[in-house]
Amino acid sequence: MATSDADDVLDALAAAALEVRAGFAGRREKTDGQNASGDQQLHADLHADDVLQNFLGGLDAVGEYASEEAETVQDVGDGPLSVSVDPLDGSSNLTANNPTGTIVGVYDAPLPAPGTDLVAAAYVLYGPLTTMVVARDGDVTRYAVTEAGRENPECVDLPSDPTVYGFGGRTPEWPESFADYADDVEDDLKLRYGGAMVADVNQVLTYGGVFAYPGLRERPEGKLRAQFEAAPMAYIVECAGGASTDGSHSVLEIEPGDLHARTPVFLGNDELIQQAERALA
Ligand SMILES: O=P(O)(O)OC[C@H]1O[C@](O)(COP(=O)(O)O)[C@@H](O)[C@@H]1O
Ligand SMILES: [Mg+2]
Ligand SMILES: [Mg+2]
Repeated sequence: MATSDADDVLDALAAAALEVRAGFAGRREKTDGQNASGDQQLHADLHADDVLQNFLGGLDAVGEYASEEAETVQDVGDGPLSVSVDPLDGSSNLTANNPTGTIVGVYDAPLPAPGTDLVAAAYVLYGPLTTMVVARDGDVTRYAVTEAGRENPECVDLPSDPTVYGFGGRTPEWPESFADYADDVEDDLKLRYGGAMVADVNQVLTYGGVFAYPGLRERPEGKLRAQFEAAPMAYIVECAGGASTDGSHSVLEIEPGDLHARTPVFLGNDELIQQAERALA
């Protein structure tokens, strides 16, 4: 594969991000529709999906486009790459005007595929600024997204001294093993949880720490989707010097038999991920 193919996807993502962001106004209401995960879609989810399919699916390098908002993988051409897209991550945050994101995985294999087939992954954070974090060739870079594209590159290395944690799921739904782990983590770290994976993992990459959405008592598979959320974000955290687990293995090793399969997710500093694996064993 020519190295420029994945770069084309990343450049197109930066261009798409501006349109996605511009589309939030007037699209914060719910539609009557649900996606394959049973989530009620906002107009902004559907708009973001359309924009991203146009920008990414239209590239010569891309053969498959798979979205959290669509049931099946779309065949979009003969290119060698497949892209997985969570068009708007944490979209319910739009109601309160809190941060949301976009998550993209770039694979050199047909989907569904494990994270070991990723050749690049990126997320866009629609915060006070629009930023984009890209994992490519073992390095992670943060950019400002502007009309000129990806600007002001900064190297992202997970800080070695962890500071923050963010755990999803209601505490009464946490299994005892996870609740015990959370108690230990709370002794040392500061809570930072906003309900959008992109924004919550971005805090971990900025300050060091751990993000988790565990398996729950009534839903052992947790909430987050392996293909669209867990694997690309794990790839980024691992490339930044951190670690990931689903409780026993790196999230990158998960084989999502079903495109919309869910998995427990733990991402962050290696010692906190190892501590999670010991607690859940
Ligand atoms: O509301 P909860 O249970 O804390 O869930 C938050 C999680 O759900 C998500 O919002 C799911 O993402 P989507 O908006 O793409 O469905 C994650 O971003 C976040 O980590
Ligand atoms: Mg999401
Ligand atoms: Mg989404």
